[in-house]
Amino acid sequence: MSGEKNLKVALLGCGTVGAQVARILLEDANELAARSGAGLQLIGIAVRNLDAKRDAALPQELFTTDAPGLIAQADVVIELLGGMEPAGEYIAAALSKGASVITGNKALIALKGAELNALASQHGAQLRYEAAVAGAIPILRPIADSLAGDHITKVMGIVNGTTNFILDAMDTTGAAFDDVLAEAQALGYAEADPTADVGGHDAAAKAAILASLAFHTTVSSEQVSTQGITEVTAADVAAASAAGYVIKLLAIAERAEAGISVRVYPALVRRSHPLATVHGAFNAVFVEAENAGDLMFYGAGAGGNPTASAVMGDVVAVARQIAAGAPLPNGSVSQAPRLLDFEAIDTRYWIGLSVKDQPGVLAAIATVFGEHGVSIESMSQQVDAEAGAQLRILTHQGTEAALASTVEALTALDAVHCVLSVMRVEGN
Ligand SMILES: NC(=O)c1ccc[n+]([C@@H]2O[C@H](COP(=O)([O-])OP(=O)(O)OC[C@H]3O[C@@H](n4cnc5c(N)ncnc54)[C@H](O)[C@@H]3O)[C@@H](O)[C@H]2O)c1
Ligand SMILES: N[C@@H](CCO)C(=O)O
Ligand code: NA
Repeated sequence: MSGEKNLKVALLGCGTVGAQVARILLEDANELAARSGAGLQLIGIAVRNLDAKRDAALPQELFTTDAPGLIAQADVVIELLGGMEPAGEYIAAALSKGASVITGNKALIALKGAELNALASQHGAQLRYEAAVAGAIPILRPIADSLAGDHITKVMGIVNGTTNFILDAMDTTGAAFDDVLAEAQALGYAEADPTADVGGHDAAAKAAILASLAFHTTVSSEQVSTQGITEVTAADVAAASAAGYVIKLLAIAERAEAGISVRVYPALVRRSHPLATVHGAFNAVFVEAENAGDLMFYGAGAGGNPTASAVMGDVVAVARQIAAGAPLPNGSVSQAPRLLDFEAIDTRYWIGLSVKDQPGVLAAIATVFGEHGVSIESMSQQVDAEAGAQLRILTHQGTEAALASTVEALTALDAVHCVLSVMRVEGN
């Protein structure tokens, strides 16, 4: 490496992902230097507790509790602490002094990405976060670079492994949500507090990041219409399956004439759709672009090694640019987002109703749909001794506003006991 630049790398955090990043930086130092055109010298690892039990292969002298001190000496900072603060403050400090930053922190980027990207541009630094969306899957760089000459029209992803594991297990075993969640926790997929996963918030952060890059704008996680999977029942899953569909939690970013829509909800996907084949805790992102057509990216969305792979790809990309002294691209954010109101979003719906099993019921229900301008594609009825009569109605395309008023009117019907579920249908 004589004559080549030597970059000082600071690692913040030595948890699931950080420990693997440290291992790769040390084990593959020569190869990484050759690929980067610059040496990558790990100068320290910021941790909370110096005495915690760690991989013996990581030299003890690298550990420090002084994160700000480490950042002050670094050319490249890898933030793998998670959470909003102090991660945000540390990233801002690094960028402000011209150090480039790699992070896997989707929650932070989805809220503060615009601010931090601006700070990076202002100080000639780079900010990369491939690990933040769909773990190991290369998705942000394909969207930002490979498809930079195309127009992306829709991104639809299974970007949360925990919820895909739960929905997949419900689909294959017929089990109830609560039982599968307990299994996911026992297997270590779901957090002890799984709210961000099952509530859809983790997917919403990823949706915001995907939408921002796909549509050259800035969408924050607060602007994503979000619904999780806690209300999905075994009966919904079984009825969807009988109709040829599987239920998946989707993060969707879509561009229409009037604006863009970014949303997360459990949706029915036809079994023949590529996203229906994503099982267990795997992730996949389906991208539709005007010229490329349909693309799908698939792989491990989480885990120490897979996520470290995405982090290291960003580290090498950053190092190459620094080594080449190449001017840094200032990103492609150009427009403020024209976000559509949720009410204006157009999709197909699947509505489950518990109804009276008597003459005239179907006619009364069909009338309500007709009065609200929502066209029915198909309807199926199941009657059993315990649950009574249940109807599942699939509609043609309609707006959320029309759906909401239809559901309200259905609830008021004498023939309807209750609305069991309302879900969207996505994909062709
Ligand atoms: N684990 C995954 O599969 C995965 C996948 C994609 C992205 N990510 C993201 O990567 C980041 C790291 O995730 P992880 O799974 O490694 O988390 P983790 O909880 O295993 O590790 C974080 C580590 O940082 C330490 N830490 C927290 N605050 C600190 C502070 N102020 N100073 C020093 N140390 C501190 C914690 O003690 C812990 O050891 C998160 O932003 C996460 O969202 C993780
Ligand atoms: N909790 C996340 C981790 C990866 O971001 C998941 O289940 O996919
Ligand atoms: Na990724």
